[in-house]
Amino acid sequence: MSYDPSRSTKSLTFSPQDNNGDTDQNTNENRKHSVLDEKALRVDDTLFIRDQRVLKISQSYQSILDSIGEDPLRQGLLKTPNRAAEALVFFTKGYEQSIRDVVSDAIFDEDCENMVVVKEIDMYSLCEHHMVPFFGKVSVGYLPNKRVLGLSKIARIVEVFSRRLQVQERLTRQIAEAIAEAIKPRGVAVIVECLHMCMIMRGAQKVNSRTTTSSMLGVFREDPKSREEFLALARITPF
Ligand SMILES: Nc1nc2c(ncn2[C@@H]2O[C@H](COP(=O)(O)OP(=O)(O)OP(=O)(O)O)[C@@H](O)[C@H]2O)c(=O)[nH]1
Ligand SMILES: [Zn+2]
Repeated sequence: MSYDPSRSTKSLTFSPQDNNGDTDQNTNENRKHSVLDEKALRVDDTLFIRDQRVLKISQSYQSILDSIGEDPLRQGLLKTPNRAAEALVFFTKGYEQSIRDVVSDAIFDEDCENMVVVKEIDMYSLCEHHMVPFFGKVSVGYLPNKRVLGLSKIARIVEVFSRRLQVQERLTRQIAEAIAEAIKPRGVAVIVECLHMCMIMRGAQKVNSRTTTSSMLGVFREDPKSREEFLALARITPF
């Protein structure tokens, strides 16, 4: 059974009021934009705007230090609010990027029908519930339909969506949908395996639990053989 890109495009759209590109409410008929049309959500187009952003976050961290009973003026902490602000801006730099910018011109006409698999792409994100890191590996496969995507762009797409506040399920789906929309392949498969620090350092405190999520589109959803081939090729090395 072939993969109908027009069907997939519909499932790739999302509500403009949802600033993380989430499609959790798939019944929402008001969705207007595709993943490729999504604009960067944070535009630091001048150094001044960026500095203002860092300053604002830094002031918040100063208040946090005070609230946890620390002395923000002690020598070791003097630069901490600024460092922490810079780190948070980096951890969320996916808001500054759009998929269209990232993919740019790296879509190539190619008469390749065989499966392409890029496995074990490192990813680091922040869970949106606790703003605590979760991290792991992403493996991506697709079956081309006369077009292939520059390999590094797959890693860059992972970076755009993971450097935001996320839940693992949405991250997995967004990666699959972005690739589907960019090159309209016959199918896309994504597997993400992560450790969630919010389950390890606090809360349930389950040190060894890992979470695996998958998103199968097109042929991978419909054809068990393609799915099995992908799973065999993408077998993730335990970490
Ligand atoms: N589905 C999903 N849940 C996540 C993810 N990251 C964190 N969570 C969960 O988000 C949930 C938030 O639940 P709450 O009960 O509101 O928060 P909490 O009291 O801090 O929960 P505990 O972590 O159980 O202490 C927790 O169950 C987390 O494990 C994710 O990527 N996907
Ligand atoms: Zn969490």
